[in-house]
Amino acid sequence: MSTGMDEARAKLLEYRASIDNLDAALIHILAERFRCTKAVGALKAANKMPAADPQREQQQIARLRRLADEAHLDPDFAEKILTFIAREVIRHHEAIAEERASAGN
Ligand SMILES: C=C(O[C@@H]1C=C(C(=O)O)C=C[C@H]1O)C(=O)O
Repeated sequence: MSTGMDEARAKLLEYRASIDNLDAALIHILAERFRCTKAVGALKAANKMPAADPQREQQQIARLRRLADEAHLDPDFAEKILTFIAREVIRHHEAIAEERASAGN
């Protein structure tokens, strides 16, 4: 009688183990991306380049929407994620530029 429920619980635990592994991978991927974008921020600040590059973002959005579609992921969701991350990156870039400016560089 409870076998069905036991099997469902076992399956749920199995899925959750995969979800936990995937969440860990996402965190590591994001950490690497931010490590890279912080280096971009330092390069831009040192060369007085603007923090944001809307044209580049439009190209990334078009590419990611295409990839999302092929992967059966909602393209609107992919665009929202990229835009959310890029806003945070630009905030970092502005902070790096301000730090540099206030240090007199
Ligand atoms: C990282 C950059 O800076 C900003 C952040 C971007 C991103 O997070 O991918 C893309 C374009 C810029 O608005 C860049 O110019 O490449």
